[in-house]
Amino acid sequence: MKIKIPLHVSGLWIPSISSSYLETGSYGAGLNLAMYIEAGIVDDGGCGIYINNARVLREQSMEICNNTGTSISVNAYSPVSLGRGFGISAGLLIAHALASYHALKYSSMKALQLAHVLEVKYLTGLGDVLSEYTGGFAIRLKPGAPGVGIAHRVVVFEKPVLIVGELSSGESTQVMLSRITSELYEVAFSYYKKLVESEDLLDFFNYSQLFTRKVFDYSVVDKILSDRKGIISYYLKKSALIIWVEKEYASEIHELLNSNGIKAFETTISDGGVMIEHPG
Ligand SMILES: Nc1ncnc2c1ncn2[C@@H]1O[C@H](COP(=O)(O)OP(=O)(O)O)[C@@H](O)[C@H]1O
Ligand SMILES: CC(C)(COP(=O)(O)O)[C@@H](O)C(=O)O
Repeated sequence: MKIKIPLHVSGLWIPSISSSYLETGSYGAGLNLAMYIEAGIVDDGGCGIYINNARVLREQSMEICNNTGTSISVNAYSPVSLGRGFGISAGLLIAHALASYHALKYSSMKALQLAHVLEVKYLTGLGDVLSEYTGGFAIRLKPGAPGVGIAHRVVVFEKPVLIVGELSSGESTQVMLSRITSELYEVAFSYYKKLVESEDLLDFFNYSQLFTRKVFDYSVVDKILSDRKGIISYYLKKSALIIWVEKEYASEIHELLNSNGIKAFETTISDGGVMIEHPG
């Protein structure tokens, strides 16, 4: 059995902090990619989270084991690294919590809520668990954990061709959030409200670029992509670069990133959220 979680790259986020972790989260929107963390259970009696065989998120995994009285480890494969802005921390916590709760036949909702609470408590995310649970082009209408917050998976009539780049590592989520002013969040909220009305993917890209341009340094990316044919729009979040391209230019843009030393993937948005895959 494998737990599959789509990578999620937020483009708009406006934190909403409450005294309860379950109700804390963010308004905003993001893309879940057809690129997945695939996690399996390791049957060695230990308690931990491993990504590409390296142990990570120790304290969080201990909380999951203590909370359930179980001792379960998950080993996850991910095409991109932890900490780059692809919502990997949320995906790993979802995998470990789901595996642990499933062993006790507890509800998946409680597992997802624990993953969300740990994201908020350890300052590694606000809206990633809800979004990854939802899948696709996800708009977060009410902040919070699955079962508390609400995210809408937009019904997309045409799937975009995306070239995704993983840039070198940047700062932590906590430091990144601390740099964003309330004035900028007001602007982001006005974009978000328009997006809720239009549900338009191009609006999403353009608003996400306008917002994240004020947070991250676009100079390298702009230089690489300037005057290139076939680019519909793009945005950068932490070290995650999402480029929407015309199909016939996809391999050219993919190559362009590679030749600039950027690890790149051709993908689209996921059909769904968290899922379980059985062999055969
Ligand atoms: N090798 C690693 N690279 C990046 N982060 C790591 C690593 N090992 C542990 N961590 C921890 O994982 C968390 C990453 O969270 P976050 O930046 O939100 O990830 P993501 O952007 O993938 O969602 C941080 O708490 C960080 O300290
Ligand atoms: C942007 C962020 C607050 C953090 O995302 P990450 O860098 O992937 O941990 C996200 O959780 C959101 O609410 O949109």
